[in-house]
Amino acid sequence: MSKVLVSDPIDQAGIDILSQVATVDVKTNLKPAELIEIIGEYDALMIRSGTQVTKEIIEAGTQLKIIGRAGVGVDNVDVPAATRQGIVVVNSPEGNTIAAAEHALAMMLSLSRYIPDANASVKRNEWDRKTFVGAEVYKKTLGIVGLGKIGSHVAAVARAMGMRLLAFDPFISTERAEQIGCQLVDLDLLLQQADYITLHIPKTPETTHLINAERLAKMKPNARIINCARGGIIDEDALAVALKEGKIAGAALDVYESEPLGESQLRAIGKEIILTPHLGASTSEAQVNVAIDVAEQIRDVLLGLPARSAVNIPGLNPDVLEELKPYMQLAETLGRLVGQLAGGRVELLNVRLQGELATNKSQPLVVAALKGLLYQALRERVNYVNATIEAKERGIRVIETRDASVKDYAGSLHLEATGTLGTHSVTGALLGDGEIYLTNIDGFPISVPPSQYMVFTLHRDMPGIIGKLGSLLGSFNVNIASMQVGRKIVRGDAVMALSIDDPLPDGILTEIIKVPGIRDAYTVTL
Ligand SMILES: NC(=O)c1ccc[n+]([C@@H]2O[C@H](COP(=O)([O-])OP(=O)(O)OC[C@H]3O[C@@H](n4cnc5c(N)ncnc54)[C@H](O)[C@@H]3O)[C@@H](O)[C@H]2O)c1
Ligand SMILES: O=C(O)[C@H](O)COP(=O)(O)O
Repeated sequence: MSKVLVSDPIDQAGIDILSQVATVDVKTNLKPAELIEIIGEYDALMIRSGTQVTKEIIEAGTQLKIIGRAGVGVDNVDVPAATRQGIVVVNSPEGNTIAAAEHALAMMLSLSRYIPDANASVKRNEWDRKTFVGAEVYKKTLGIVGLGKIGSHVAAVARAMGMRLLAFDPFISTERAEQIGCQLVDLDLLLQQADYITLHIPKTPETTHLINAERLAKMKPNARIINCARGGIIDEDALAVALKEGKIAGAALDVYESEPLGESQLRAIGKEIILTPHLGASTSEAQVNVAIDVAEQIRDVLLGLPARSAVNIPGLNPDVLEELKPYMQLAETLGRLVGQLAGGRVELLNVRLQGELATNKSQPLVVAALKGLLYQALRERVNYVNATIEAKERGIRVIETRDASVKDYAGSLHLEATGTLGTHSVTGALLGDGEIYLTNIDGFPISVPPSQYMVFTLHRDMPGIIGKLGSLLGSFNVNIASMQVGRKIVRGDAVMALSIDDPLPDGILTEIIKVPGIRDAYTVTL
């Protein structure tokens, strides 16, 4: 049974899902050295933002197949190191969207009415109604930096509260912003006009210290800024100075340059600042959502299925995956088959999407085909994550082509591998019930489902050859489960595809090639 380590607090709903397929150990607050010591035993690691998954931890995780982040941000995972090692990294892109948006909105209202400090004063037995005179958000301008999932929900609620909305997001269209009720503007204009600014962008080299002293200076003196996105998007030192000098009216932070927040001058600022300990996703609803979302993906990957929100498998987004899922297995099977027929070192793989399949995204199918192709060399070490890198390093060039005019089957996939021993091609399709069929081998039409052990021959189509091959295999106690011949012309060249119950014993292939009329023979394991 697989083993999963859960190293941050995760909702029980996720643990229950993992327990269906694995032994689950929940060990939180591990020090890096402790994690390095035990990670080698585990097939999967499930985390939140608390665990720093460094290169050293990943390298020690020799059995790891997947790292699941029960949340959005994967900035605490060394994703390139995981990719290099063939480890899938998944997250839950939408499970905590509402929780994070509501936290930002709660911060905005709390800042406006000094709720945390007013609450604390009453609890100290005071009754101070003068200090906490606040401001309304109605008819004020909210500047949203990052109009993605969270920013859009913030916009919808803020609009309902009667706010005017400005947005800065260089990656979305004016039309999309208008649909959400926002006027798309540049960052300078947003900083100059907004009474409230809320950040909903990822932390990247471009967004680190995006809000620095210079930009804080552009804000209005009554402006308040909220960061529930990522620590370090605001320069904390510059923010402390701006608040102390009254350059801006307030700030609310849920995330910090370093977490947990250590020594910081921000703590010394009064009612103008609200600090929460990275609580954006901490609602029971969000925790159930992300735990289920990520646990299901870990379960699927441990069962050999692809994950729907892998961050390090390019092109494999959930919609594409849903549409192509049935074809992924086909691509992988064909990859395995053509790799074994080609033998030797493959230098070029042509992946052709045919018929209805031609209108689909090809990248996931290319990845699956490469995974199959490389299985011979790498066995379980190759997967959807590292197949492309491994192929590149082995000098395998990939060409993707499309031919919508091929109408033999609704959609079919054709792979042609050229290597040091020549060129071979295979085509396959899915029949009505979703079953995989091999429909062409080296240009010869056939119609056989792939089986685990198969033998293919290239021979002359002439009487007696099938009987001779059957007798030969029988004499070695090889049981034939099914057999089919594909030919283009009568008594010309033909291929034979045999499914056999067990692997072909050593040495028989050379005996098969000695049968008069048989020019070549291959045995494959699929
Ligand atoms: N505090 C929390 O607990 C918590 C919870 C969930 C998410 N988050 C964080 O919130 C942020 C937003 O999450 P999301 O789910 O909305 O992401 P998202 O990907 O849906 O949206 C991000 C948006 O930012 C925009 N963007 C990227 N770079 C930008 C730049 N340089 N300037 C302006 N816009 C830019 C993108 O175009 C996108 O529209 C992330 O950093 C995420 O990690 C925090
Ligand atoms: O990126 C996220 O999803 C949030 O920062 C939440 O982090 P958490 O799971 O540690 O609360």
